[in-house]
Amino acid sequence: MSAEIIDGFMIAKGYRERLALEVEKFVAEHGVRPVIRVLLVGDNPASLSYIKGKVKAAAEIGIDSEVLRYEPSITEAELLAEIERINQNPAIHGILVQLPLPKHIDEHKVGLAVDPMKDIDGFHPVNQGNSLAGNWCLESCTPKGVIALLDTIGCDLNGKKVVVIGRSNIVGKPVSVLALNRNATVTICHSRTQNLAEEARQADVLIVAIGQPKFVGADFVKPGAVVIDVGISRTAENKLVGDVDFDSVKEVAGWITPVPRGVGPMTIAMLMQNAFEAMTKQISEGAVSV
Ligand SMILES: Nc1nc(=O)c2c([nH]1)NC[C@@H]1CN(c3ccc(C(=O)N[C@@H](CCC(=O)O)C(=O)O)cc3)C=[N+]21
Repeated sequence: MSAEIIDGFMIAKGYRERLALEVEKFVAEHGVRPVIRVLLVGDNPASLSYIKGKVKAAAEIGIDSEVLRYEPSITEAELLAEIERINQNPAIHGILVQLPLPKHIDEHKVGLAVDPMKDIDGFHPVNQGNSLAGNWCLESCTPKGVIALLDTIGCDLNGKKVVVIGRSNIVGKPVSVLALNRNATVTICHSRTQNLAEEARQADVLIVAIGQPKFVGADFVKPGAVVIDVGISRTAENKLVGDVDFDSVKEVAGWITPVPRGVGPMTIAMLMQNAFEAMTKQISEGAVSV
């Protein structure tokens, strides 16, 4: 039996379409639409391509987005001053600083500078801490997208065994917290984990985010498990591949995400969702008048 393919592209499209309706309704009732700014330093081709996807999604949904571009020679202090200027502008609800940044700029400092209420990436320690505490926050987009995929296929995490492979601050750790907040029993595995395949085989839901092409084979997967592949790498032939060996794992898993058209499109859909949530929160807390 071959696994059901989780079509992240179509699911993300559904989220974007529903969000577009919500935005349209909000604009009709309140006369305000979400406004975001994407800060891009330099001209990394991968960053330019990702940003194109974000700007296109924003336009389709009715979110006002603009890319603010800076020379790679911009100093850290100048970039921090730009962020502060946008933090102070009540007409802008969301800020995203595209990563990676040039080496002379400290990404951690930049992340701390973004107003947590405008942090649509959900990277600020205030948002990550609130997520850990189970409070409302702007959640990191990729982890939020993973949970949204599971919701869409009707996978209830309550009491399930979730194994996460990878412990990065942008995916592994925050997705583990979201699964825990849904009452899953969560195991976080990483490069030092012993008997990794055996740990992974315990999972009802296996989430992989390590950035190593085709690392996870069929021997990592319990028959019928849900497998979510967050990795995206480019092969020598310029093809996108995930961390999961799709062809062999799909013969064992019950459900599986492909790469591309799996988690990637969900990240962008959730970023847009966060822009809307950031705006409504700022309005309800009186930070923005309507
Ligand atoms: N501040 C910040 N926030 C980010 O969210 C952020 C970032 N920096 N830096 C780079 C990474 C990467 N990322 C992706 C988003 C969508 C796809 C995506 O939609 N991928 C398509 C394929 C796209 C293609 O064909 O190239 C897919 O998987 O189907 C991939 C990767 C967001 N990132």
